[in-house]
Amino acid sequence: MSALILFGGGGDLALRMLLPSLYFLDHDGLLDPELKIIAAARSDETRDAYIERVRASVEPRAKSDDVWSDETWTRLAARLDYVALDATSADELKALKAKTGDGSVTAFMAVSPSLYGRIVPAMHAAGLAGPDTRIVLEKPVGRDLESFREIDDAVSAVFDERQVFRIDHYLGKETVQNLIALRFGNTIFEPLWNNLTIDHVQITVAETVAVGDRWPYYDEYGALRDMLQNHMLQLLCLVAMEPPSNIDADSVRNEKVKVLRSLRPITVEEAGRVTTRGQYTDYVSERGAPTDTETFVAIRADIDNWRWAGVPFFMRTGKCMAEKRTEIVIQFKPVPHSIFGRDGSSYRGAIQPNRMIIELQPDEDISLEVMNKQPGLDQRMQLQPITMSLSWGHNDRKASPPRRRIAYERLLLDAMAGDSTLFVRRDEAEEAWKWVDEVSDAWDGAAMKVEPYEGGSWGPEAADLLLSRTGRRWSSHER
Ligand SMILES: NC(=O)C1=CN([C@@H]2O[C@H](COP(=O)(O)OP(=O)(O)OC[C@H]3O[C@@H](n4cnc5c(N)ncnc54)[C@H](OP(=O)(O)O)[C@@H]3O)[C@@H](O)[C@H]2O)C=CC1
Ligand SMILES: O=C1O[C@H](COP(=O)(O)O)[C@@H](O)[C@H](O)[C@H]1O
Repeated sequence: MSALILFGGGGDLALRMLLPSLYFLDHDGLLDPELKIIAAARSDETRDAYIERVRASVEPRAKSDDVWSDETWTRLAARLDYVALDATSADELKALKAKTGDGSVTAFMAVSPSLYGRIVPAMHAAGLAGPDTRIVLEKPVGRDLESFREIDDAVSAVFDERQVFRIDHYLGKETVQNLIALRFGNTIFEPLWNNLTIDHVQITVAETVAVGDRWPYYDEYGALRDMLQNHMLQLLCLVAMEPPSNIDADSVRNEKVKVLRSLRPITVEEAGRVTTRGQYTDYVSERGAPTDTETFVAIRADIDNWRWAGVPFFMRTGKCMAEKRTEIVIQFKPVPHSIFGRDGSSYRGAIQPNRMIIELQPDEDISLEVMNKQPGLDQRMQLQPITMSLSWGHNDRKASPPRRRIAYERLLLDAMAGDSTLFVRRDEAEEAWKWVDEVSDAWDGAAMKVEPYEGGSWGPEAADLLLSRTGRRWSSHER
């Protein structure tokens, strides 16, 4: 028998993401038939009452994906147990230990990270931290390098690095993994994947939602620490890393760390030119008092190595923006010489430089924009840009695309199997925090205040300037 412990099993993350993911995995026959799932939280709740709450969350989700089945639900429910305890108490954890059996144990921390440093020693004292135990940590682990190290030290005093699985749910997204397949499963892109052919890269994570009642957490973190330190730097690493020798965890993570170490520090002198902080105008009334927390951030990052010298990576993320859109745009350079006239514009349809768009949300797709000839007998050749989709599901156009999985499905499966390729290693997290701390210090040093932007826009004007002063513009402004 193996066991999955969900500390905080009655909370929002567990009910909204983890348990539906486990349902889908069970539905597809991907869970160990012997797996027991034990939710642990302080609320005094019976197993039956807990199972009812899980059902209320899982059923509508599964029905909306058209994969609800009584058989799967009965199987999942039989795996579920609930233990009311304070996870920081070793004595109380002993009761949990008795339920886990002798097989491997995966403990998912769906609780506040401020508790990690107290739960882990309690697990150790309760005999719940053997060599077959894995621990999954949710973000945010810390608020800066120092606080990250403080929490992580408490974890690594008990668990080896191979037992620690630091989640970045973006790494569980299908298209993010598809990016790895695209880059390293083909020969055709690699010769182009450098500063000879690529002009710049844009990474956008735009959300339409406001901060709302999450503000007590958000106000302490802001967009820089909530999104850029983790998800966006991970995306940047996957675009920029050198080919690893193998898909194993250390080979991939070694390459990502090298990218993070090559990020040029942002200085006080440069901060105003290469970064923008924004705040949507309703944030102050939502929060109830003025604050300098950024709900939008845009940064030009430069990677100081041979492959990327001179290729800026523009990243931006924000709440209350015009669209929900997560994408990576690889903007190629223009042709060196146009045979269609000096700039191609003497013919209808000027030549547009090629572009690869890796779209993560709202749709998942990887597409390539190329120029081709408009069909017809015009005496002068007419050019037009066309978009070729390189995505899954397109070989067989009649087949419906596979169900869009929750990112946690992949990550739960990998953590339970002990595969940490799609998890963040300690040195990666440290390097990311180091760079982000420098950005934050540069903001303080330059006294950079947030610039207001209207909800439903693409952020403050300064974010456009970040690109326009280099002769470029955000791809969203071209649609
Ligand atoms: N919600 C989300 O979408 C996301 C959440 N996260 C992260 O996941 C973690 C959990 O977030 P979320 O689910 O939203 O938080 P919630 O507050 O909804 O849930 C926290 C859970 O922890 C339990 N808990 C609190 N203290 C203890 C304790 N001492 N012993 C045992 N259980 C305890 C609570 O239950 P009780 O009070 O009964 O003990 C509750 O079940 C956080 O780290 C958060 O940052 C990350 C990404 C997204
Ligand atoms: O980690 C977080 O991510 C969400 C966005 O996730 P997505 O999968 O919907 O793109 C973000 O809203 C939240 O602020 C942040 O903590």
